[in-house]
Amino acid sequence: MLRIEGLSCGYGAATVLHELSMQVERGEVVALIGPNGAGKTTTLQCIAGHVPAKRGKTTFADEDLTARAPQERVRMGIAISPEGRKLFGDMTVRENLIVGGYSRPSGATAANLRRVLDLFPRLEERFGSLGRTLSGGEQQMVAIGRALMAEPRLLLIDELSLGLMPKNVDICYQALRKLRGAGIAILLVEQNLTKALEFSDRVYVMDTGRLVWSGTSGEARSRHDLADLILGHASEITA
Ligand SMILES: Nc1ncnc2c1ncn2[C@@H]1O[C@H](COP(=O)(O)OP(=O)(O)OP(=O)(O)O)[C@@H](O)[C@H]1O
Repeated sequence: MLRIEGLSCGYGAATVLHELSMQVERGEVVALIGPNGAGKTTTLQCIAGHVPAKRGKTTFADEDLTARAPQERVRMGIAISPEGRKLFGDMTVRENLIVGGYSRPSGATAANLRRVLDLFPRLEERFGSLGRTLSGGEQQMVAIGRALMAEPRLLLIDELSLGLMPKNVDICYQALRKLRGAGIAILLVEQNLTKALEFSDRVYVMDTGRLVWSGTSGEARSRHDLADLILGHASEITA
């Protein structure tokens, strides 16, 4: 569904991603892993259209994304839960969620809100609370929920579990399992290697802006040197 061929992009004159080629199929869960500064966030931001491509081609459902603005990509079915969650601190949970549905007809808002609250019942309890008063886990739930308000076919999630308590990590992964069950494709940037390999179908490993390894999650799990080589966390890989 998402096809990236020879993508190079960066900030100003600096090129950060070099000749990246990858794909995500319909309903597939793909993890993007690698050390700090590898270019994972830049990859997601480039797919979302927030960082312009310098070279290469990206298509989504056979449509060329190159000239598409971020809001057009949202309308086409690509939504992002960004690194740092980026909620509006002075807006309520309800308002933050509604912002995510701007690309949909207003008549769809109530049903989409209901779906998000069913997925994250905790947000119903915090519905009228301001973004800045939420815990990290609640913020992550809102960030994912806000992306879902756009009814995506591809969900980009940056650093799902960073800074979250284990219980909230589990809640978020349970929600993602349901989304996957509903046929939504997920491209996940995740520092927690064990979780990433457990949950995904396939894995891409990046380093210094290039893809250095790709394979199924099973293949990644059997590569006991992978984490050691790439991330320096070999103990986190499970057999
Ligand atoms: N806004 C920016 N302007 C200039 N350079 C940037 C910007 N954002 C990121 N970079 C640089 O691009 C490179 C890739 O950064 P990126 O955040 O994509 O990596 P990452 O793999 O997501 O790292 P992390 O795990 O630390 O978030 C780094 O060298 C970083 O310093």
